[in-house]
Amino acid sequence: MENKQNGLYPIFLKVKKLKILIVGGGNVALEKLQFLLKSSPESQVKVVALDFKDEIKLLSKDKNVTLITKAYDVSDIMDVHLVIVATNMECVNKSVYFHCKSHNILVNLADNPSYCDFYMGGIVTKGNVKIAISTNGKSPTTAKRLRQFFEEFLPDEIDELVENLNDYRSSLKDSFHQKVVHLNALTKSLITK
Ligand SMILES: C[C@@]1(CC(=O)O)C2=NC(=C\c3[nH]c(c(CCC(=O)O)c3CC(=O)O)Cc3[nH]c(c(CC(=O)O)c3CCC(=O)O)/C=C3\N/C(=C\2)[C@@H](CCC(=O)O)[C@]3(C)CC(=O)O)/[C@H]1CCC(=O)O
Ligand SMILES: NC(=O)c1ccc[n+]([C@@H]2O[C@H](COP(=O)([O-])OP(=O)(O)OC[C@H]3O[C@@H](n4cnc5c(N)ncnc54)[C@H](O)[C@@H]3O)[C@@H](O)[C@H]2O)c1
Repeated sequence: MENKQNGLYPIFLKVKKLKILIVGGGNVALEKLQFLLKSSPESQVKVVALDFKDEIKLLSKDKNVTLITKAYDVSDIMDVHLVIVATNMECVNKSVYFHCKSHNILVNLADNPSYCDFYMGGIVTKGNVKIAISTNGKSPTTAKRLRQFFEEFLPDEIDELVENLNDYRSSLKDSFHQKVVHLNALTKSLITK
């Protein structure tokens, strides 16, 4: 029987240290850029397109976003780690995909799940805490609704808890094993009803 569980493995990228390329400057590129910057305002992004929506031009003003007005060619992927593709030309999108594959660069064709090495997720951030949500590409709308649900219902105090536990963790002089026992005992009530 086919395993219906979501088998994707989430990782939390330090996008301040990585270079991301977005190909395309229209509606879809804007949505991907907006959500990327909402979660990770210090992302380093290069956007290559023939033209750009005004909102993308605005975002490039105070963020680490560089706009390059040109048709995509393979040289654009040479200095980047991750690529998001969102032009309205399917043949361009697919050639970016195959260039990335041949250079071992992770690539996402925003409107084409079978041409994605990774998906963008719904993301909730409360201070140091971040939750990423995926529906395995099945329902982006559900990912959005779950994001909104957790944004509203996850208390802001969760960050205070994390900060306090971090201070306490640093103050413990016990062995590693004793620290684990201490911290688990202290936080047990968080998951018991
Ligand atoms: C989560 C989020 C993050 C982000 O964008 O950064 C995200 N899509 C969001 C919204 C959204 N996108 C679409 C709608 C319209 C309603 C609908 O179609 O459901 C809405 C909802 C709305 O706008 O209300 C259209 C759409 N999206 C994809 C397809 C193609 C297809 O499914 O075949 C089509 C149809 C195009 C067509 O009709 O042709 C594909 C993908 N979209 C993903 C992510 C990846 C899977 C994530 C997962 O595993 O769940 C994946 C696979 C690839 C990728 O893009 O990475 C962001 C919410 C952020 C937030 O609010 O927090
Ligand atoms: N807008 C949506 O919400 C939506 C929903 C579902 C699917 N789609 C599909 O996603 C794709 C993109 O949609 P959109 O609304 O963002 O399109 P758009 O027309 O707003 O933008 C297309 C962008 O691609 C760029 N582009 C075209 N050829 C290029 C090239 N050779 N090199 C670099 N950039 C190039 C253009 O300059 C433009 O910035 C389309 O195929 C569309 O059918 C869009």
